Amino acid sequence: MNEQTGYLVLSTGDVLEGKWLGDILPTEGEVVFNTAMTGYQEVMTDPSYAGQIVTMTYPLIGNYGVNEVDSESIMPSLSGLIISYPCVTPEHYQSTKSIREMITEYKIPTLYGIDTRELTRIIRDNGEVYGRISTNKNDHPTKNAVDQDIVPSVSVSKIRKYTITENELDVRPHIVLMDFGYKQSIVQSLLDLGCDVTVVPYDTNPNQILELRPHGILLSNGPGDPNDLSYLIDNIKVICENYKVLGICFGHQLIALAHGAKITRLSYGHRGSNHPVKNLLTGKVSITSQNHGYIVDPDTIEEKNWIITFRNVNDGSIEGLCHRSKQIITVQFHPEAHPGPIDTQNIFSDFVNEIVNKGMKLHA
Ligand SMILES: NC(=O)CC[C@H](N)C(=O)O
Repeated sequence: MNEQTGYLVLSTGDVLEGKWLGDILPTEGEVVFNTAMTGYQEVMTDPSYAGQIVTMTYPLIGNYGVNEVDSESIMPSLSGLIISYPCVTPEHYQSTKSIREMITEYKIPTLYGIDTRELTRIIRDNGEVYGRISTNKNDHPTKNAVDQDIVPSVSVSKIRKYTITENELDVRPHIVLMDFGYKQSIVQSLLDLGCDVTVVPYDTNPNQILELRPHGILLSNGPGDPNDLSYLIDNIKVICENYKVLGICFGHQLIALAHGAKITRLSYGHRGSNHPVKNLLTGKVSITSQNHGYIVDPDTIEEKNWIITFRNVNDGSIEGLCHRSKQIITVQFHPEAHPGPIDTQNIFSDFVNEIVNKGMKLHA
C-alpha cells in the first residue's frame, strides 16, 4: 500500500496523521461521520455528500469490495474519504474491484490509518467542522462554507427518463423526480412499483413540468444547505398547489422552506443506518437510513396547515410532515435505504397508491 504520509487538518486546530490510499490529492470540505457498518459504496456514490469529507466510524472498510449494482450515482461526488483500516483484498461474489481501485479510478482523496472514532468525537464535541486533506500539516482549511452551487453541480442538466418494460399494472403512474442530487435507489423504488420516472433538473419550472403531464412529483435528496435554493420557493409552491408531492430529505426541507418554515443545522448530522423514528400517528417505531445535517425548525411549522408525522426517537427532531389540505407528504429520513434498512419503503407505496387510487385519470 501507498505509505506516503498525509494529514487531515481540522478547523478545530486538531491534526490527524494518516496515509494516502490512492493518489495524493489535496482537498477540503465539511467533515462528517457516518456510523453505518456496511454500505460504503452507497455512501461514496450518494450525491448528498458532495462537498463533504466523509469518515466511516466503522474501522474496517472495503472487505466486500465494490460491485456493479450498488452505486447510487454514475460517479462519486464526495470531496474526500477518511477510513481507519482499508481492506484492499476483498471477498464477495459480486465484487468487481477493491475500494482502492475505486478511489483511484474516481480520484477520491482518501486517507487511511486515522482513528475514525477519535475523529468522530472531535466532530461531536465541536459540531460543524471543516477539514483539509494535505501532505502539509500546516495547510489549514480555508473554506468555512460548502460551495453554494453544489446542487447545480450534481443535478442532471437534461431530462432523463426511466421506464420498466414489463408492467402488469393496468395503470402507469408517471412521477417527475426533481433532481437536487437524486439517489438511484429512489428511482428504483418507484420503478419497482410500476411507475414511469422522469428525472428533471433541479430548477425546472412548473410550466415545463406541466408539459410532461406527471401524476405526482418527488423532490429528491441533495447536498448542501437548502436555504441556498430559496430562489426556487415560488416554483415549489406552485408545484405543491397542483400535484401530489413527496419530499425526501433535501426535498422535505425545501418544501418546508417554501411553506414558511425555517431550516436550521443540527450541531452534528444524522448519518447512518440505524436512526429510530416514531410515526406519531401509529406509534410505530422504524429504524431508518439517514444522511442530513439540516432540519426543519419545529417552532416554525404552521401547525394549522401541517401535521408532524414522524419524530426522531433520539433527539425529537422532525422526521416527517403531511399537509392538512394539500396532498404533500415529506420525510427527513431515506425510505429508499441503500445503505440501511427498508422498513419505511411503504412511504413510496403509500404515495403511489394515493396516485393510483384517488389520483387523476391515468393513462393505461
Ligand atoms: N440527504 C440529503 O438530502 C441531505 C440534505 C441536506 N444537504 C442536509 O444535509 O441536511
